[in-house]
Amino acid sequence: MKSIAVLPQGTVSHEALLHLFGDEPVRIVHHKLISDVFLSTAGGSTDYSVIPIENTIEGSVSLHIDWLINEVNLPMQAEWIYPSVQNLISNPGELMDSSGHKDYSKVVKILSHPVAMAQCLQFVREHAPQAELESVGSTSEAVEIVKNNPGKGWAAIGTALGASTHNLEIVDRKITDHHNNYTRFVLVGPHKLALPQKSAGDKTSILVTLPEDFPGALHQVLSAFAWRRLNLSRIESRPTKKKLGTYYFYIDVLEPIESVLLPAAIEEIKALGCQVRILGSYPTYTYEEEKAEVQ
Ligand SMILES: O=C(O)C(=O)C[C@]1(C(=O)O)C=C[C@@H](O)C=C1
Repeated sequence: MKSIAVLPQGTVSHEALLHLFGDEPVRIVHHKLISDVFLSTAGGSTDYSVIPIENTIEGSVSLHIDWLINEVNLPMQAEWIYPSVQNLISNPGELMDSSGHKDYSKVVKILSHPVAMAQCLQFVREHAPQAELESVGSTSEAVEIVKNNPGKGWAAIGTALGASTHNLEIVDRKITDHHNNYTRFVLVGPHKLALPQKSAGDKTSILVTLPEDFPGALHQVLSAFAWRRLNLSRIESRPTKKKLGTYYFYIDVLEPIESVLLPAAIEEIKALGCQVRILGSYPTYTYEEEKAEVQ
């Protein structure tokens, strides 16, 4: 049975993992912090880690991408998309007035994961602008802290699974500022993975470091893909963290590494003097609404 490291029970990551594996039994190992999720697989305690890397509203989850690039050497083995449905959660009855209506003026503090918080900022500004905002390691940790602090007017932004895990009340459902709110997850680990569902196609993620003082280098890198008609779905610069103003380019190509043209493009890019690291070549899975559980 595969063992998989993921953020705590009731997080979006946990829901996404359950969705990806469906009926296949897996051993789930929860960790409070994403760094421990990474380190669990890097240290050999688990086969794979579940890592959120991009969100519709917030864009790239920079911390996680930087961990993938700088802190571990774990190839990406699968990518899938899962909706981030966030809710306002409190201890039962705590945000109600004496006639049982919601009273947002009672909210003193709202806790959540910073990415989930950013997805609901308009809701917070509109309903509880007075609330202090506090970032924690996951949405589920936020729910747990609220549970352990009853009577203080604290609320969490988190999933329905998080609320039921900790027996708390959902005060407001689906509070993200845009309803089409999805997160892109990757499964990272040393071994290839075979999943029963049909993939939407393969992707290869590469990291390119440009040579210094080479005007037009990025243009030439992109040309190596363009004239071969290799489709890119993402290009993003991340700081190398070694010297101010120096960057890696993180590039997703919609082709498997075994395709005829991609290795040739990579060789051409290397010949320009760039360093190239393959972060993974893996199947991608789209989210099928009708197969998902209703939240
Ligand atoms: O805190 C959680 O519930 C997580 O799974 C983490 C995380 C993230 O790191 O981006 C995952 C997806 C959500 O959109 C918000 C937070």
